[in-house]
Amino acid sequence: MLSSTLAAIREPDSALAERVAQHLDNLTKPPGSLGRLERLAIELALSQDEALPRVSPPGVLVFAADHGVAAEGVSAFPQAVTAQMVANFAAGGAAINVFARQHGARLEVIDVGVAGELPAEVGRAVVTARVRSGTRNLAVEDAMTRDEAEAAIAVGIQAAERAVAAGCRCLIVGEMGIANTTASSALLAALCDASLEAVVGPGTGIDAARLAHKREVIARALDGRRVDADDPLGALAALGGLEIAAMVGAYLGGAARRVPLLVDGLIATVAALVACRLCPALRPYLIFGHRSREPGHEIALADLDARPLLDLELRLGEGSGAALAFPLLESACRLLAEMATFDQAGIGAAP
Ligand SMILES: O=C(O)c1ccc[n+]([C@@H]2O[C@H](COP(=O)([O-])O)[C@@H](O)[C@H]2O)c1
Ligand SMILES: Cc1cc2nc[nH]c2cc1C
Repeated sequence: MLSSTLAAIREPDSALAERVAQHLDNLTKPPGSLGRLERLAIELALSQDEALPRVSPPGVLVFAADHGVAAEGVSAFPQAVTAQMVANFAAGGAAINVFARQHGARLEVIDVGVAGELPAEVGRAVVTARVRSGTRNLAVEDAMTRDEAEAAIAVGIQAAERAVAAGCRCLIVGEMGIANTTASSALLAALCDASLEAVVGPGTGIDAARLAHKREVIARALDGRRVDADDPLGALAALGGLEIAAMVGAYLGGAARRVPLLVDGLIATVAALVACRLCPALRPYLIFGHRSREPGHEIALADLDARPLLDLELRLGEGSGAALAFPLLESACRLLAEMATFDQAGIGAAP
């Protein structure tokens, strides 16, 4: 499934980019005066291969999984909070539920590897696609086998395909997993050869002593795991989470179906980075929603040459920052479709 998805991702049409840029210049405004919104409109057109792209309704995919490395005491919250937040998503009470309702989004929560049983009513409200109940402890052994990482990627591809089949025209991809900033920072350090000072941050809010411990745990993991930066799937298996792998799949699956992909914070951006290493043609389909407070996000964004739309000092995850940026995508589409040209409005062009 992975190789056929990778093969289906197309390069954007440069002639279409030219046509949309021309159209933007004909609209009743000084050329370029809508700034980054104009570039966003072109990016959306290229993703969908449509001169008049449409991003509504959006689909929100929240992938949840647990991490064996939580046992090292690297988070401010206990592992059980992952399952408890899945119940909150199922009940509609989390921040992402609020924003999904606000935007009329189809929201799907996917249990790709939560540890422990979920109550039956929660199980009915989420997609159960557990590859295993939490990863192994990456400080001690590989978090996943390659097969498990590929199976989790397949879960993400299938979720993206369901969303597109249900009519979603853009995907907002989020995650929930206690200790996943440890996995993400480890992956980032391994793939970008970045220092642990730069990539490791407080996650859910640990103090300075625990932050030093978290760095030490990641240093031990990088020493112990044999990670080759030229083998993104191997790195993902050794260090990554099941939800991170599923997000990789969701981006690839969405791009193969030609929908723009809104990227969230640190964990989501590290997944996007892994996906781009697997398939560089993915990059034009990615739109970066926000700049997270988590310090490693800056490193991941720089590696992807990405400039996020918003900076609201968020550090929540679950797709919240991506969802908050969605109205800008909607506005960019509406400009292309609804704004009058100079000819239509009878306004003389600039001398
Ligand atoms: O998206 C981000 O940039 C982000 C930054 C810090 C924390 N989080 C969320 O917090 C959880 C991971 O934090 P931690 O401290 O348990 O590693 C996980 O559920 C993420 O969704 C998310
Ligand atoms: C309460 C809580 C909500 C979250 N949403 C995403 N990650 C989270 C982590 C915690 C701890």
